[in-house]
Amino acid sequence: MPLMYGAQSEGRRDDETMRRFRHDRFGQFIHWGLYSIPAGSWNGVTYDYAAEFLPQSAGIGPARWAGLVDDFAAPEFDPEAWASLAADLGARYVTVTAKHHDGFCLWPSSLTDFTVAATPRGRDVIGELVHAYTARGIAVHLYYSVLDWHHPDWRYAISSSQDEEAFDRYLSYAGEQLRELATRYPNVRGFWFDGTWDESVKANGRWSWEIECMLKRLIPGAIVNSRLRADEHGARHRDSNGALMGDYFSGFERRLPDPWDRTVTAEDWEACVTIPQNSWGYHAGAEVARTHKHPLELLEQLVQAVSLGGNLLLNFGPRGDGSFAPFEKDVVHTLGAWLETNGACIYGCGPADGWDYPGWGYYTADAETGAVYAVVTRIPVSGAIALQLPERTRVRNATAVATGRPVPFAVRDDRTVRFEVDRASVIPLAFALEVEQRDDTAEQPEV
Ligand SMILES: C[C@@H]1N[C@@H](c2cn(-c3ccccc3)nn2)[C@H](O)[C@@H]1O
Repeated sequence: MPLMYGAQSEGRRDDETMRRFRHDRFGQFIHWGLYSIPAGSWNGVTYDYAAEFLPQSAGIGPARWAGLVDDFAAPEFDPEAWASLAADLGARYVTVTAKHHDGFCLWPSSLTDFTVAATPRGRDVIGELVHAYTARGIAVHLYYSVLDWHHPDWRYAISSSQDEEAFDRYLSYAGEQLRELATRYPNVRGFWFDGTWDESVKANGRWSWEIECMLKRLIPGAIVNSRLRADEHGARHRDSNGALMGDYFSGFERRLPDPWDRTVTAEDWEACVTIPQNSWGYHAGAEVARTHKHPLELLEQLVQAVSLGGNLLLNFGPRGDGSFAPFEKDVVHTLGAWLETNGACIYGCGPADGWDYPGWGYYTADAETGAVYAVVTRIPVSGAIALQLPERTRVRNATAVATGRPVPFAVRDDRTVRFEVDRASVIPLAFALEVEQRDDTAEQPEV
């Protein structure tokens, strides 16, 4: 069907900025704001829901919530230390909450007083972070919530002409804030939109189309996630013709596609995940209750995402003072150390065509060289794994990615080889496979 405000382009973007985003594969999400101060508790009551939802969980009105501005002193906020942590993690880009659902702006926006400018130290958090990350060669994407609990003209739905006039004012405000962000921070690489599921936003597909156009006009090559977009019929992420809007699919939140679901390899996509079960902002309870995921669970999610042609955006929620909790530093050290020696099977990689999900781990392939990697994340008690080969494929040799040492394997039949793996390993084992195509015509038996 003809659309005015559907997908702005067909197929994958193949420009340098998008190729870099695809090559990066691994990003760090940062959720930091006023919600990081109460960290899930209010007036002595702890709410088990996501810490950044505390205003809703505890019924705190915008005026009382705004009282936290005076407490946002962030004595431990050190942008260079944050950038070093991202580098240590092995993240190639960072997505930072410029404005979350509570409407508080981590940059001194001229459009509202509800910003860091009103805090005791008045630091331009976004500006300092963009500088620090960029100086470390880490690309920056800015998270912006269209949903805004603080702004008086926000509406969940439009049920009167007054609602429509108010929400139009809100969309103008949000549009000017986004213009301001793209103008103040022109070297950010992308924008990550959230809070766009309500009827009011879905009814304004043209606005979302105009925002995408504006951002890409102000920052040529800017990358925008599909979650911003609706078309004129209210279809989100993919327009009414099924074409992906924005530059990559961003519907995987706290979930990944099934490991065998090769359909997702048709598009660029990114999954965002948390370390605790369900809090994006720092939740003091998560630190105590040990409900957060083991670092190696998160590493497996990264390998799984890459095996299916996606990126993983792993969330960290700094504490209200600007420091990181020990359980998050553990994740940094575990994933960073593994990527230091095994990153070849992640960065610049994607799906290995013809290599089906094996169960014991994932196959990835270098998008440029075609080199195939077998990453064992579930080491079998037998100490042996079988690789089912694509048709007419032979493994010439195999090396351990971490050490470069050759790895012995046995050819079981013309479609299967068998590897011995170190049953004592407590981290995933990555193997680089040198494969070649077999010319079976000469060997084809008469039937
Ligand atoms: C990226 C993540 N998206 C935000 C979010 C998630 N949700 C939500 C709300 C109801 C059900 C499921 C998810 N609402 N807002 C989270 O606060 C975080 O920013």
